[in-house]
Amino acid sequence: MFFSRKAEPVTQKVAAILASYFSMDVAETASWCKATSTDGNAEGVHVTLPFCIDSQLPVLSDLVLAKLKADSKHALTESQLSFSTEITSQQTSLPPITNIKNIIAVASGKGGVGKSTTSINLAFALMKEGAKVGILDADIYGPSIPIMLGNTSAHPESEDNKHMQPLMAHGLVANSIGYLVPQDDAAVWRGPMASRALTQLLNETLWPVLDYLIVDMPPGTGDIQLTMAQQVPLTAAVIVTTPQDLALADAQKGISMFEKVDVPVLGLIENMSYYQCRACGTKDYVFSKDGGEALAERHGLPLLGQLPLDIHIREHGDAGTPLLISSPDSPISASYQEAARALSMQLALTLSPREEGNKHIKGNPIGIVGS
Ligand SMILES: Nc1ncnc2c1ncn2[C@@H]1O[C@H](COP(=O)(O)OP(=O)(O)OP(=O)(O)O)[C@@H](O)[C@H]1O
Repeated sequence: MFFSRKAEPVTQKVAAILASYFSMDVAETASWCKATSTDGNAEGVHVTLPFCIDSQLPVLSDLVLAKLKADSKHALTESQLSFSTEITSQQTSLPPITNIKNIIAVASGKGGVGKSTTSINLAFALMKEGAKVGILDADIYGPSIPIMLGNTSAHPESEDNKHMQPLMAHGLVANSIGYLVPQDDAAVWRGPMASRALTQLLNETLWPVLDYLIVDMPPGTGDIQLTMAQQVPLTAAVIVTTPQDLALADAQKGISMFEKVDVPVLGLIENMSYYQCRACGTKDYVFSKDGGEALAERHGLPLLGQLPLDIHIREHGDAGTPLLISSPDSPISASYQEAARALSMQLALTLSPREEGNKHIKGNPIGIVGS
């Protein structure tokens, strides 16, 4: 291969700065950095990141430029340094679904800990960080995604009576059993019917190209959840828990369930970690303190985020405009984005890329309903 003599050192310099910033080996960050040149002479550096951190790019760019400036031989101007994101499709044991790079299960051992609320806000947070995201409501017995997206009366359209166009709400692509059958019908389904419904939803939806499909799993760790986890080509799972012992014991079962089916757990998200008084700012640890952190530590997993018990999270979820949509610049939205960045990085940096690459990415189908 032919390298420009001038280009190599500056890309290496940028790779070294990135390696130190992300606490990684320079050999890994070097593959992200390419010299940009028009006539064979290096004119700048383009960095392709394998995870989505759009909100941090201005800070990262300033840091790289400042460090390069300190070394005048390698100084770059702002226009000579650019960033983009290319999410890779990671390995799964089951064959992938057309157009979906990574499927992430959001699960909880215990019901009512805020799994669906976390799923939807994480999905929007990943979008805000630059990823293409969809959500699949696998909570067959209690689908809440249509309520949280404010489109309970919507139905996916089908041109051939075999495949569905997913719904689109606030830019997020979605499908749910809640759009297809009345709640009371699904509530009496037995296990095999429920997991068949999930695989149908997954396989018969015309998903556009997605970096991440978030799957809001049904609560619990019983046979139904286990079968679902086995039937879906999950890339990884995230466990949502509240900090009290009861929920943690169930979260532990959730971790074991995914271990049993060889689905890597990316980390934990602790929901309702504390309540902060609006008048005096005091934090009350309503459901105990640091339980998520202790569980994460015990399993050698990262704690991807801690979200407070907050009235706005509930109100906006119930109103069909999740917090990330209604108050995108609030501190709680920033916490969801931090968790989304941690999740994206954890997925890109700890798992292996799919051996067959992106053969299953075929391109966007046309006309998503309700966009
Ligand atoms: N951090 C939070 N602060 C305030 N309310 C919250 C928070 N997280 C979730 N809630 C509320 O708690 C209720 C249960 O949340 P959600 O439906 O997300 O839980 P779940 O774990 O998915 O429940 P299920 O087990 O029934 O599927 C909802 O009313 C939601 O708005």
